[in-house]
Amino acid sequence: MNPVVSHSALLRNRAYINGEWVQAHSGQSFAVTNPANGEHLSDVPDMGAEDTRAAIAAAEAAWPAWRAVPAKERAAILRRWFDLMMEHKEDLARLMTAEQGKPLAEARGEVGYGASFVEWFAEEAKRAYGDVIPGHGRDKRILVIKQPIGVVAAITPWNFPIAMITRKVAPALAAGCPVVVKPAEDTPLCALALAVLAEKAGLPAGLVNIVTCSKARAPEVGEELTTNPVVRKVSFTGSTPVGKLLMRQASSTVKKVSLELGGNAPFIVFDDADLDAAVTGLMASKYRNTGQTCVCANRIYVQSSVYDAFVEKLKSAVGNLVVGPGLEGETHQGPLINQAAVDKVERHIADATSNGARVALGGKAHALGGTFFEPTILTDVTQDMLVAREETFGPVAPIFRFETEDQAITMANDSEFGLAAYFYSQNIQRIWHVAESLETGMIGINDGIISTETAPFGGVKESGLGREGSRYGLDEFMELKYLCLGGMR
Ligand SMILES: NC(=O)C1=CN([C@@H]2O[C@H](COP(=O)(O)OP(=O)(O)OC[C@H]3O[C@@H](n4cnc5c(N)ncnc54)[C@H](OP(=O)(O)O)[C@@H]3O)[C@@H](O)[C@H]2O)C=CC1
Ligand SMILES: O=C(O)CCCC(=O)O
Repeated sequence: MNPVVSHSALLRNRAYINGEWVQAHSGQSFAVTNPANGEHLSDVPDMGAEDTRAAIAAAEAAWPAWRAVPAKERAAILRRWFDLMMEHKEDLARLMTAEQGKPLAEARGEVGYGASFVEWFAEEAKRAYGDVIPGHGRDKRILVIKQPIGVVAAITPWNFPIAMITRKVAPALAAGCPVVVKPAEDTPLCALALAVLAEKAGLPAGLVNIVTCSKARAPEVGEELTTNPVVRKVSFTGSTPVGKLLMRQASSTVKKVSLELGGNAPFIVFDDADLDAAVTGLMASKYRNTGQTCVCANRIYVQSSVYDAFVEKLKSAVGNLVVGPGLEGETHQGPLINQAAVDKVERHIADATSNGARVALGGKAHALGGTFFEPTILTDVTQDMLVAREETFGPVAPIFRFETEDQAITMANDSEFGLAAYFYSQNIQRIWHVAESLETGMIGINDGIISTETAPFGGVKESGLGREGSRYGLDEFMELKYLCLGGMR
């Protein structure tokens, strides 16, 4: 194993419950491997319902003291956690590349991005302001206060093993809530490393608990997290089918739910766009994390008159991408997370080509073997193909053709998903009209990267519920309480 990873004090082989590093009750564990070469990184506990109940009980016990801590003191602990993440940026990034596969430069970027949520919510902790509302009678006064919701369950994916945790845990802690985190089977090591640093930052026991488990046990752990009456909030990032299942389960005790689910982002290039800027934006949006991002451009709509010119420019940019192990050299694109991901990409390409699309570049498994895949461009793609209906979650850019603005809007909105959209145009009237017409929670206008801790991240339609990051992100972990004061003079 890469020595910088194996010697890291952040590399753990125990889960973290109630401030202790523990095995599963069953004594079972599972292996975490590097998707770039299959090397073994660590074994971590394969926990089940009993361990999850222990984590929930620890969180419940820790809650009363934590909610009573003044926001300024909670903020100071979060700030120390942020500082430690930045201090250990390189170690965290190497661990992330080792277990997730993204190029080291992207992993470093994600550590900074993940830490930014901790910094942001350390600041926001002090601004959970209430409200004063004019009373509905002469003797009445109305106040609104915000209170922490209680024990939070956070279920997170493998594609952003740090940022998707801090985007939930930091606002929960800032609001005054304890959290039980269930990371993905593929990437538990970053979650455990975050717990090492949270402990070092002085976070009291029980406030952050990490329950690791294999895919086989995820339904059991998920069921406990979503049905245990002590849990008051479930925050999930992942696929739409699993999100729907968790929402159904959480309804049994009417928990508050935030869901950040699948996307199928349209990326529209109008004939008045700066084509070079559009190519740059698409490269960032499409091929980031080897296309494994819920806000990745998934359907690229290009107006007929600039279609051929755009495809040529894109081909030359994509042709320069270097594929390889993320820990080695100047890599732009790492492996896909696992074989199931490769199978999905291959199925989408086969469906498109058998229905008339053409492979303009790439199109097959990379010569490096394993789960490496060639950055791919498909042309002459139509709305009836799988690539138009489902999120590919891989390095495939399918390019559709459109004639008019109305047609582009209709095609873009023809999806049950509504997370992110992007479009390029230099006409201000068109910009307003298209931005107001697209049915998504976020829009990049002449920009391919929209993620930041300062803006509300989330979707509409079957892409989810609620918003993460920004000042709105704190509210997801708080309840409003209305106080009516009668008998006033
Ligand atoms: N919105 C987004 O950011 C993401 C979207 N996706 C989409 O989903 C597709 C499949 O990816 P996949 O990783 O399988 O996504 P999942 O939705 O299966 O995984 C996300 C998280 O949910 C967990 N999980 C899975 N089943 C359950 C369950 N029954 N109860 C509780 N937790 C559960 C997973 O655990 P475990 O990993 O152990 O199974 C993981 O921690 C991708 O191709 C992509 O289209 C995927 C990841 C992120
Ligand atoms: O794919 C995801 O769900 C993570 C989104 C990453 C981002 O914040 O840009």
